[in-house]
Amino acid sequence: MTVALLWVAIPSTEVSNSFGFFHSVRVLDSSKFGCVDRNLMFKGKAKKGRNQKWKSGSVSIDLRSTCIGSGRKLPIISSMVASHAGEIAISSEEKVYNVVLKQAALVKQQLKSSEDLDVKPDIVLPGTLSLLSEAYDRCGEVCAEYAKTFYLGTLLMTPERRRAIWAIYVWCRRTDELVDGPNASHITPTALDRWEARLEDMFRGRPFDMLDAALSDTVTKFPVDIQPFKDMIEGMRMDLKKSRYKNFDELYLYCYYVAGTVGLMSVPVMGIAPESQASTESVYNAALALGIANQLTNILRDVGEDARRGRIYLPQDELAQAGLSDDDIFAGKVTDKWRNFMKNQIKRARMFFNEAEKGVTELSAASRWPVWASLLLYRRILDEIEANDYNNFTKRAYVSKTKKIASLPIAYARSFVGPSRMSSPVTKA
Ligand SMILES: CC(C)=CCC/C(C)=C/CC/C(C)=C/CC/C(C)=C/[C@@H]1[C@@H](COP(=O)(O)OP(=O)(O)O)[C@]1(C)CC/C=C(\C)CC/C=C(\C)CCC=C(C)C
Ligand SMILES: [Mn+2]
Repeated sequence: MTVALLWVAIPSTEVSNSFGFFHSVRVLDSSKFGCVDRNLMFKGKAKKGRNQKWKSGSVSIDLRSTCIGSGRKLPIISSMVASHAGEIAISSEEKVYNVVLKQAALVKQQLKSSEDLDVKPDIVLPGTLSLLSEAYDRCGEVCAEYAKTFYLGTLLMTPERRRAIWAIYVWCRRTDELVDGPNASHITPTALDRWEARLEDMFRGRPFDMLDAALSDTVTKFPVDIQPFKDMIEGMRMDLKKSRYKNFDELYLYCYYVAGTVGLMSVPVMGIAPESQASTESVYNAALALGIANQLTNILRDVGEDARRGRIYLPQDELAQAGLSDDDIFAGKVTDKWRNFMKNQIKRARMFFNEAEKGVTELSAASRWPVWASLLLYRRILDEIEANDYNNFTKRAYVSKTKKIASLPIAYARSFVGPSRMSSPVTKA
Protein backbone atom coordinates (compact mmCIF):
# COMPACT_ATOMS: atom_id res chain seq x y z
CA MET A 1 0.00 0.00 0.00
CA THR A 2 1.43 3.40 -0.86
CA VAL A 3 1.02 6.01 1.81
CA ALA A 4 -0.08 9.27 0.25
CA LEU A 5 2.04 11.79 2.12
CA LEU A 6 -0.38 14.61 2.01
CA TRP A 7 -1.40 16.43 5.08
CA VAL A 8 -2.90 19.76 5.87
CA ALA A 9 -3.10 21.79 9.04
CA ILE A 10 -6.43 23.50 9.42
CA PRO A 11 -7.87 25.84 12.06
CA SER A 12 -7.91 24.09 15.38
CA THR A 13 -11.11 23.17 17.08
CA GLU A 14 -11.05 20.04 19.15
CA VAL A 15 -7.70 18.64 19.73
CA SER A 16 -4.55 20.33 20.82
CA ASN A 17 -2.22 19.76 23.72
CA SER A 18 0.79 20.84 25.72
CA PHE A 19 3.20 19.29 23.30
CA GLY A 20 2.44 21.81 20.66
CA PHE A 21 2.96 19.04 18.20
CA PHE A 22 -0.69 18.58 17.58
CA HIS A 23 -1.16 20.45 14.41
CA SER A 24 -4.19 22.62 14.57
CA VAL A 25 -6.70 19.98 13.84
CA ARG A 26 -10.28 20.16 12.90
CA VAL A 27 -10.43 16.49 13.34
CA LEU A 28 -12.40 14.69 10.75
CA ASP A 29 -15.64 13.11 11.29
CA SER A 30 -16.68 9.85 13.75
CA SER A 31 -15.95 4.79 15.82
CA LYS A 32 -15.45 0.64 19.32
CA PHE A 33 -12.82 -7.13 23.08
CA GLY A 34 -13.20 -14.66 25.39
CA CYS A 35 -10.25 -16.71 27.25
CA VAL A 36 -8.25 -19.76 27.56
CA ASP A 37 -9.76 -22.90 28.87
CA ARG A 38 -10.25 -22.45 32.51
CA ASN A 39 -10.95 -25.02 35.14
CA LEU A 40 -13.93 -23.77 37.01
CA MET A 41 -14.12 -25.72 40.22
CA PHE A 42 -17.74 -26.25 41.02
CA LYS A 43 -18.61 -27.78 44.36
CA GLY A 44 -17.50 -31.37 43.87
CA LYS A 45 -17.24 -30.98 40.13
CA ALA A 46 -14.63 -29.54 37.80
CA LYS A 47 -15.83 -28.21 34.51
CA LYS A 48 -14.02 -26.82 31.48
CA GLY A 49 -15.57 -23.66 30.30
CA ARG A 50 -14.93 -21.30 27.42
CA ASN A 51 -16.95 -18.13 27.27
CA GLN A 52 -19.79 -20.12 28.70
CA LYS A 53 -22.92 -18.56 30.04
CA TRP A 54 -23.43 -20.21 33.39
CA LYS A 55 -26.96 -20.88 34.47
CA SER A 56 -28.03 -19.45 37.79
CA GLY A 57 -28.33 -21.85 40.67
CA SER A 58 -26.64 -22.53 43.98
CA VAL A 59 -23.24 -22.78 42.55
CA SER A 60 -20.17 -21.32 44.14
CA ILE A 61 -17.31 -20.85 41.77
CA ASP A 62 -13.85 -21.23 43.11
CA LEU A 63 -11.91 -19.94 40.15
CA ARG A 64 -8.63 -21.71 39.70
CA SER A 65 -7.06 -19.45 37.17
CA THR A 66 -5.18 -21.74 34.90
CA CYS A 67 -4.84 -19.26 32.14
CA ILE A 68 -2.56 -21.15 29.83
CA GLY A 69 -1.91 -18.23 27.55
CA SER A 70 1.75 -18.39 28.28
CA GLY A 71 1.62 -22.08 28.96
CA ARG A 72 1.94 -21.48 32.63
CA LYS A 73 -0.38 -20.91 35.50
CA LEU A 74 -1.09 -17.26 36.14
CA PRO A 75 -1.94 -16.10 39.65
CA ILE A 76 -5.62 -15.79 40.39
CA ILE A 77 -6.09 -12.22 39.28
CA SER A 78 -9.64 -11.98 38.21
CA SER A 79 -12.96 -13.42 39.05
CA MET A 80 -16.10 -14.49 37.33
CA VAL A 81 -18.99 -12.30 38.25
CA ALA A 82 -22.57 -13.44 38.49
CA SER A 83 -24.91 -10.96 36.87
CA HIS A 84 -28.30 -10.36 38.42
CA ALA A 85 -29.82 -12.40 35.59
CA GLY A 86 -28.00 -15.42 36.95
CA GLU A 87 -25.68 -15.53 33.95
CA ILE A 88 -21.96 -15.28 34.62
CA ALA A 89 -20.23 -12.52 32.71
CA ILE A 90 -16.80 -13.53 31.52
CA SER A 91 -13.86 -11.98 33.34
CA SER A 92 -11.79 -9.15 31.91
CA GLU A 93 -8.86 -11.55 31.71
CA GLU A 94 -10.98 -13.76 29.47
CA LYS A 95 -12.10 -10.87 27.27
CA VAL A 96 -8.56 -9.60 26.90
CA TYR A 97 -7.13 -13.04 26.16
CA ASN A 98 -9.59 -13.37 23.29
CA VAL A 99 -8.06 -10.22 21.82
CA VAL A 100 -4.58 -11.72 22.30
CA LEU A 101 -5.63 -14.88 20.45
CA LYS A 102 -7.02 -12.83 17.56
CA GLN A 103 -3.89 -10.68 17.36
CA ALA A 104 -1.66 -13.76 17.35
CA ALA A 105 -3.76 -15.47 14.66
CA LEU A 106 -3.72 -12.34 12.56
CA VAL A 107 0.02 -11.83 12.74
CA LYS A 108 0.61 -15.51 11.90
CA GLN A 109 -1.65 -15.20 8.89
CA GLN A 110 -0.06 -11.96 7.72
CA LEU A 111 3.47 -13.28 8.14
CA LYS A 112 2.44 -16.39 6.21
CA SER A 113 0.87 -14.41 3.39
CA SER A 114 3.89 -12.07 3.18
CA GLU A 115 6.09 -15.18 2.81
CA ASP A 116 3.90 -16.27 -0.12
CA LEU A 117 3.93 -12.94 -1.93
CA ASP A 118 6.98 -11.18 -3.27
CA VAL A 119 6.43 -7.86 -1.56
CA LYS A 120 6.52 -5.13 -4.18
CA PRO A 121 8.51 -2.03 -3.16
CA ASP A 122 6.33 0.98 -2.41
CA ILE A 123 5.93 3.43 -5.23
CA VAL A 124 7.40 6.45 -3.54
CA LEU A 125 6.00 9.75 -4.74
CA PRO A 126 8.80 12.17 -5.71
CA GLY A 127 10.08 14.11 -2.69
CA THR A 128 8.09 12.05 -0.18
CA LEU A 129 11.08 10.04 1.11
CA SER A 130 12.58 13.14 2.72
CA LEU A 131 9.18 14.16 4.10
CA LEU A 132 8.74 10.69 5.58
CA SER A 133 12.17 10.68 7.18
CA GLU A 134 11.44 14.16 8.53
CA ALA A 135 8.20 12.77 9.98
CA TYR A 136 10.04 9.91 11.71
CA ASP A 137 12.73 12.26 12.97
CA ARG A 138 10.04 14.42 14.54
CA CYS A 139 8.58 11.31 16.23
CA GLY A 140 12.03 10.54 17.58
CA GLU A 141 12.37 14.05 18.98
CA VAL A 142 9.00 13.77 20.72
CA CYS A 143 9.90 10.37 22.17
CA ALA A 144 13.27 11.71 23.35
CA GLU A 145 11.63 14.71 24.94
CA TYR A 146 8.74 12.99 26.72
CA ALA A 147 9.89 9.44 27.42
CA LYS A 148 13.62 9.26 28.01
CA THR A 149 13.45 5.64 29.24
CA PHE A 150 11.56 4.35 26.23
CA TYR A 151 13.73 6.49 23.94
CA LEU A 152 16.87 4.98 25.47
CA GLY A 153 15.39 1.55 24.74
CA THR A 154 14.67 2.41 21.14
CA LEU A 155 18.27 3.52 20.54
CA LEU A 156 19.23 -0.13 21.12
CA MET A 157 17.02 -1.21 18.22
CA THR A 158 17.62 -1.52 14.48
CA PRO A 159 16.88 1.78 12.68
CA GLU A 160 13.67 0.58 10.97
CA ARG A 161 12.24 -0.88 14.19
CA ARG A 162 13.32 2.19 16.16
CA ARG A 163 11.45 4.51 13.79
CA ALA A 164 8.36 2.28 13.90
CA ILE A 165 8.32 2.32 17.71
CA TRP A 166 8.77 6.10 17.67
CA ALA A 167 5.73 6.40 15.41
CA ILE A 168 3.72 4.13 17.69
CA TYR A 169 4.96 5.98 20.77
CA VAL A 170 3.89 9.35 19.41
CA TRP A 171 0.41 8.10 18.57
CA CYS A 172 0.10 6.57 22.07
CA ARG A 173 1.34 9.73 23.73
CA ARG A 174 -1.01 11.96 21.72
CA THR A 175 -3.88 9.64 22.61
CA ASP A 176 -2.96 9.69 26.30
CA GLU A 177 -2.62 13.46 26.21
CA LEU A 178 -6.21 13.79 25.02
CA VAL A 179 -7.38 12.83 28.52
CA ASP A 180 -4.22 13.42 30.57
CA GLY A 181 -2.93 16.62 29.12
CA PRO A 182 -3.59 20.24 30.13
CA ASN A 183 -6.49 20.45 27.67
CA ALA A 184 -8.12 17.25 28.95
CA SER A 185 -11.07 19.16 30.37
CA HIS A 186 -12.12 20.10 26.86
CA ILE A 187 -12.04 16.56 25.47
CA THR A 188 -15.37 14.86 24.84
CA PRO A 189 -16.40 11.33 23.81
CA THR A 190 -17.21 12.78 20.40
CA ALA A 191 -13.67 14.09 20.07
CA LEU A 192 -12.39 10.59 20.89
CA ASP A 193 -14.70 9.21 18.19
CA ARG A 194 -13.13 11.65 15.78
CA TRP A 195 -9.64 10.65 16.91
CA GLU A 196 -10.65 7.05 16.13
CA ALA A 197 -11.88 8.04 12.68
CA ARG A 198 -8.54 9.73 12.10
CA LEU A 199 -6.80 6.50 13.16
CA GLU A 200 -8.84 4.56 10.61
CA ASP A 201 -7.79 7.01 7.93
CA MET A 202 -4.18 6.50 8.94
CA PHE A 203 -4.52 2.74 8.53
CA ARG A 204 -6.08 3.36 5.11
CA GLY A 205 -2.97 5.30 4.10
CA ARG A 206 -4.59 8.69 4.51
CA PRO A 207 -2.59 10.36 7.32
CA PHE A 208 -3.79 13.71 8.60
CA ASP A 209 -0.47 15.28 9.56
CA MET A 210 3.21 14.42 9.45
CA LEU A 211 3.20 12.45 12.70
CA ASP A 212 0.25 10.41 11.46
CA ALA A 213 2.19 9.81 8.22
CA ALA A 214 4.96 8.05 10.17
CA LEU A 215 2.43 5.64 11.68
CA SER A 216 0.73 5.18 8.31
CA ASP A 217 4.07 4.16 6.86
CA THR A 218 4.85 1.91 9.85
CA VAL A 219 1.66 -0.12 9.45
CA THR A 220 2.54 -0.77 5.82
CA LYS A 221 5.95 -2.13 6.88
CA PHE A 222 4.99 -4.24 9.91
CA PRO A 223 1.92 -6.47 10.46
CA VAL A 224 0.48 -4.08 13.03
CA ASP A 225 -3.27 -4.38 13.50
CA ILE A 226 -5.61 -1.48 14.24
CA GLN A 227 -7.48 -3.20 17.11
CA PRO A 228 -4.99 -2.43 19.94
CA PHE A 229 -5.04 1.22 18.85
CA LYS A 230 -8.83 1.31 18.94
CA ASP A 231 -8.74 -0.39 22.34
CA MET A 232 -6.39 2.27 23.69
CA ILE A 233 -8.91 4.92 22.67
CA GLU A 234 -11.53 2.85 24.56
CA GLY A 235 -9.25 3.13 27.59
CA MET A 236 -9.30 6.91 27.23
CA ARG A 237 -13.11 6.83 27.05
CA MET A 238 -13.01 4.83 30.31
CA ASP A 239 -10.73 7.46 31.88
CA LEU A 240 -13.18 10.18 30.92
CA LYS A 241 -16.10 8.62 32.74
CA LYS A 242 -14.54 6.44 35.45
CA SER A 243 -12.55 7.57 38.47
CA ARG A 244 -12.96 4.51 40.73
CA TYR A 245 -12.37 0.79 40.17
CA LYS A 246 -14.60 -1.69 42.06
CA ASN A 247 -12.19 -4.65 41.88
CA PHE A 248 -9.13 -5.95 40.08
CA ASP A 249 -11.28 -7.27 37.27
CA GLU A 250 -12.24 -3.72 36.34
CA LEU A 251 -8.71 -2.43 36.82
CA TYR A 252 -7.27 -5.26 34.71
CA LEU A 253 -9.47 -4.26 31.79
CA TYR A 254 -8.39 -0.64 32.10
CA CYS A 255 -4.71 -1.67 32.25
CA TYR A 256 -5.22 -3.73 29.11
CA TYR A 257 -6.78 -0.82 27.31
CA VAL A 258 -4.14 1.79 28.10
CA ALA A 259 -1.01 -0.33 28.41
CA GLY A 260 -1.53 -3.97 27.42
CA THR A 261 -2.39 -2.58 24.00
CA VAL A 262 1.10 -1.06 23.76
CA GLY A 263 2.54 -4.54 24.10
CA LEU A 264 0.26 -5.88 21.36
CA MET A 265 1.16 -2.95 19.10
CA SER A 266 4.87 -3.52 19.68
CA VAL A 267 5.25 -7.28 19.10
CA PRO A 268 4.89 -7.10 15.29
CA VAL A 269 7.67 -4.51 15.27
CA MET A 270 9.89 -6.25 17.83
CA GLY A 271 9.50 -9.54 15.88
CA ILE A 272 9.58 -13.09 17.22
CA ALA A 273 12.89 -14.96 16.85
CA PRO A 274 12.62 -17.39 13.89
CA GLU A 275 14.09 -20.16 16.07
CA SER A 276 11.48 -19.62 18.79
CA GLN A 277 9.44 -22.73 19.65
CA ALA A 278 6.95 -20.73 21.68
CA SER A 279 3.45 -20.17 20.40
CA THR A 280 2.69 -16.72 19.04
CA GLU A 281 -0.12 -16.50 21.60
CA SER A 282 2.33 -16.99 24.47
CA VAL A 283 4.61 -14.23 23.18
CA TYR A 284 1.66 -11.89 22.81
CA ASN A 285 0.52 -12.87 26.29
CA ALA A 286 3.93 -11.88 27.64
CA ALA A 287 3.73 -8.57 25.83
CA LEU A 288 0.30 -8.02 27.32
CA ALA A 289 1.74 -8.87 30.75
CA LEU A 290 4.50 -6.29 30.33
CA GLY A 291 1.98 -3.62 29.51
CA ILE A 292 -0.17 -4.60 32.50
CA ALA A 293 2.90 -4.66 34.76
CA ASN A 294 3.98 -1.23 33.55
CA GLN A 295 0.56 0.25 34.09
CA LEU A 296 0.17 -1.26 37.57
CA THR A 297 3.58 0.18 38.41
CA ASN A 298 2.56 3.52 36.98
CA ILE A 299 -0.60 3.49 39.11
CA LEU A 300 1.35 2.62 42.28
CA ARG A 301 3.90 5.33 41.51
CA ASP A 302 1.22 7.97 40.91
CA VAL A 303 -1.22 7.32 43.79
CA GLY A 304 -0.81 10.79 45.28
CA GLU A 305 -0.72 12.59 41.93
CA ASP A 306 -3.82 10.74 40.66
CA ALA A 307 -5.71 11.28 43.94
CA ARG A 308 -5.09 15.01 43.68
CA ARG A 309 -6.89 14.81 40.34
CA GLY A 310 -9.74 12.89 41.95
CA ARG A 311 -8.72 9.52 40.51
CA ILE A 312 -8.15 6.34 42.53
CA TYR A 313 -7.24 3.38 40.33
CA LEU A 314 -6.56 1.01 43.26
CA PRO A 315 -9.34 -1.62 43.57
CA GLN A 316 -11.95 -0.49 46.10
CA ASP A 317 -12.62 -4.01 47.41
CA GLU A 318 -8.91 -4.57 48.11
CA LEU A 319 -8.63 -1.19 49.87
CA ALA A 320 -11.62 -2.13 52.06
CA GLN A 321 -10.16 -5.58 52.83
CA ALA A 322 -6.99 -3.78 54.00
CA GLY A 323 -9.06 -1.52 56.24
CA LEU A 324 -8.45 1.48 53.98
CA SER A 325 -10.74 3.96 52.25
CA ASP A 326 -10.52 6.78 49.75
CA ASP A 327 -10.19 9.18 52.69
CA ASP A 328 -6.98 7.45 53.79
CA ILE A 329 -5.59 8.05 50.32
CA PHE A 330 -6.63 11.69 50.31
CA ALA A 331 -5.12 12.04 53.83
CA GLY A 332 -1.85 10.69 52.40
CA LYS A 333 -0.61 9.16 55.68
CA VAL A 334 1.73 6.12 55.48
CA THR A 335 0.35 3.69 58.07
CA ASP A 336 1.12 -0.02 58.63
CA LYS A 337 -2.22 -0.79 56.97
CA TRP A 338 -1.00 1.18 53.94
CA ARG A 339 2.38 -0.56 53.93
CA ASN A 340 0.74 -4.02 54.00
CA PHE A 341 -1.68 -3.02 51.24
CA MET A 342 1.14 -1.68 49.08
CA LYS A 343 3.28 -4.79 49.62
CA ASN A 344 0.51 -6.91 48.08
CA GLN A 345 0.00 -4.50 45.21
CA ILE A 346 3.73 -4.47 44.44
CA LYS A 347 3.83 -8.27 44.67
CA ARG A 348 1.12 -8.55 42.02
CA ALA A 349 2.84 -6.06 39.72
CA ARG A 350 6.06 -8.08 39.99
CA MET A 351 4.12 -11.25 39.06
CA PHE A 352 3.17 -9.61 35.78
CA PHE A 353 6.78 -8.55 35.14
CA ASN A 354 7.82 -12.17 35.75
CA GLU A 355 5.19 -13.30 33.25
CA ALA A 356 6.53 -10.82 30.72
CA GLU A 357 10.12 -12.06 31.20
CA LYS A 358 9.12 -15.43 29.76
CA GLY A 359 8.31 -13.78 26.46
CA VAL A 360 11.26 -11.44 26.05
CA THR A 361 13.57 -14.38 25.34
CA GLU A 362 11.35 -15.33 22.41
CA LEU A 363 11.73 -11.99 20.66
CA SER A 364 14.12 -11.40 17.79
CA ALA A 365 17.67 -10.92 19.02
CA ALA A 366 17.73 -7.25 17.92
CA SER A 367 14.72 -6.44 20.09
CA ARG A 368 15.57 -8.26 23.28
CA TRP A 369 17.98 -5.66 24.68
CA PRO A 370 15.60 -2.68 24.42
CA VAL A 371 12.72 -4.65 25.86
CA TRP A 372 14.84 -6.01 28.72
CA ALA A 373 16.06 -2.48 29.40
CA SER A 374 12.52 -1.13 29.46
CA LEU A 375 11.29 -3.99 31.65
CA LEU A 376 14.14 -3.74 34.19
CA LEU A 377 13.93 0.05 34.38
CA TYR A 378 10.19 0.20 34.89
CA ARG A 379 10.26 -2.63 37.42
CA ARG A 380 12.90 -0.71 39.41
CA ILE A 381 10.24 1.90 40.13
CA LEU A 382 8.67 -0.68 42.47
CA ASP A 383 12.00 -0.93 44.34
CA GLU A 384 12.04 2.84 44.67
CA ILE A 385 8.51 2.90 46.12
CA GLU A 386 9.71 0.41 48.76
CA ALA A 387 12.83 2.51 49.36
CA ASN A 388 10.52 5.48 49.97
CA ASP A 389 8.79 3.47 52.70
CA TYR A 390 5.67 3.28 50.52
CA ASN A 391 5.16 7.02 50.57
CA ASN A 392 3.69 7.36 47.10
CA PHE A 393 1.50 10.18 48.32
CA THR A 394 4.08 12.94 48.32
CA LYS A 395 7.18 11.21 46.88
CA ARG A 396 7.24 10.28 43.18
CA ALA A 397 9.40 7.19 42.92
CA TYR A 398 11.93 7.38 40.10
CA VAL A 399 15.01 5.53 38.93
CA SER A 400 18.17 7.63 39.11
CA LYS A 401 20.30 8.09 36.00
CA THR A 402 23.07 6.04 37.63
CA LYS A 403 20.73 3.12 38.22
CA LYS A 404 19.29 3.47 34.70
CA ILE A 405 22.76 3.25 33.21
CA ALA A 406 23.63 0.35 35.54
CA SER A 407 20.61 -1.55 34.19
CA LEU A 408 21.78 -1.38 30.58
CA PRO A 409 24.62 -3.93 30.77
CA ILE A 410 22.36 -6.23 32.79
CA ALA A 411 19.72 -5.94 30.06
CA TYR A 412 22.43 -6.50 27.46
CA ALA A 413 23.61 -9.69 29.17
CA ARG A 414 20.07 -10.99 29.48
CA SER A 415 19.38 -10.24 25.82
CA PHE A 416 21.87 -12.97 24.90
CA VAL A 417 19.44 -15.55 26.25
CA GLY A 418 17.39 -16.56 23.24
CA PRO A 419 14.40 -18.82 22.71
CA SER A 420 14.15 -21.93 24.88
CA ARG A 421 15.03 -25.00 22.84
CA MET A 422 12.91 -27.34 24.89
CA SER A 423 9.44 -28.01 23.51
CA SER A 424 6.87 -26.28 25.70
CA PRO A 425 3.18 -27.12 26.06
CA VAL A 426 2.38 -24.15 23.91
CA THR A 427 4.92 -24.59 21.17
CA LYS A 428 4.12 -23.37 17.73
CA ALA A 429 1.34 -25.22 16.02
C1 LIG B 1 11.43 -0.08 24.00
C2 LIG B 1 9.99 -0.08 24.34
C3 LIG B 1 9.51 -1.01 25.40
C4 LIG B 1 9.16 0.76 23.69
C5 LIG B 1 7.68 0.86 23.90
C6 LIG B 1 7.39 2.33 23.68
C7 LIG B 1 5.96 2.69 23.57
C8 LIG B 1 5.26 2.45 22.31
C9 LIG B 1 5.39 3.24 24.66
C10 LIG B 1 4.01 3.83 24.66
C11 LIG B 1 3.81 4.53 26.00
C12 LIG B 1 2.60 5.43 26.02
C13 LIG B 1 2.78 6.86 25.95
C14 LIG B 1 1.35 4.85 26.09
C15 LIG B 1 0.12 5.71 26.24
C16 LIG B 1 -0.65 5.38 27.50
C17 LIG B 1 0.27 5.38 28.69
C18 LIG B 1 0.73 6.65 29.24
C19 LIG B 1 0.68 4.17 29.13
C20 LIG B 1 1.58 4.07 30.25
C21 LIG B 1 2.94 4.15 29.95
C22 LIG B 1 3.84 4.89 30.82
O1 LIG B 1 3.93 6.17 30.36
P1 LIG B 1 4.73 7.19 31.31
O2 LIG B 1 5.80 6.51 32.10
O3 LIG B 1 5.12 8.31 30.47
O4 LIG B 1 3.60 7.52 32.34
P2 LIG B 1 2.92 8.89 32.67
O5 LIG B 1 2.10 9.23 31.46
O6 LIG B 1 4.05 9.83 32.92
O7 LIG B 1 2.08 8.58 33.89
C23 LIG B 1 2.39 2.99 30.40
C24 LIG B 1 2.72 2.57 31.79
C25 LIG B 1 2.24 1.81 29.48
C26 LIG B 1 3.61 1.48 28.87
C27 LIG B 1 3.53 0.11 28.25
C28 LIG B 1 4.58 -0.42 27.62
C29 LIG B 1 5.84 0.34 27.45
C30 LIG B 1 4.47 -1.80 27.08
C31 LIG B 1 5.68 -2.19 26.27
C32 LIG B 1 5.56 -3.61 25.86
C33 LIG B 1 6.28 -4.13 24.85
C34 LIG B 1 7.25 -3.34 24.08
C35 LIG B 1 6.10 -5.58 24.52
C36 LIG B 1 7.42 -6.33 24.58
C37 LIG B 1 7.22 -7.74 24.21
C38 LIG B 1 7.29 -8.80 25.07
C39 LIG B 1 7.15 -10.18 24.51
C40 LIG B 1 7.50 -8.63 26.53
MN1 LIG C 1 0.42 8.03 35.35
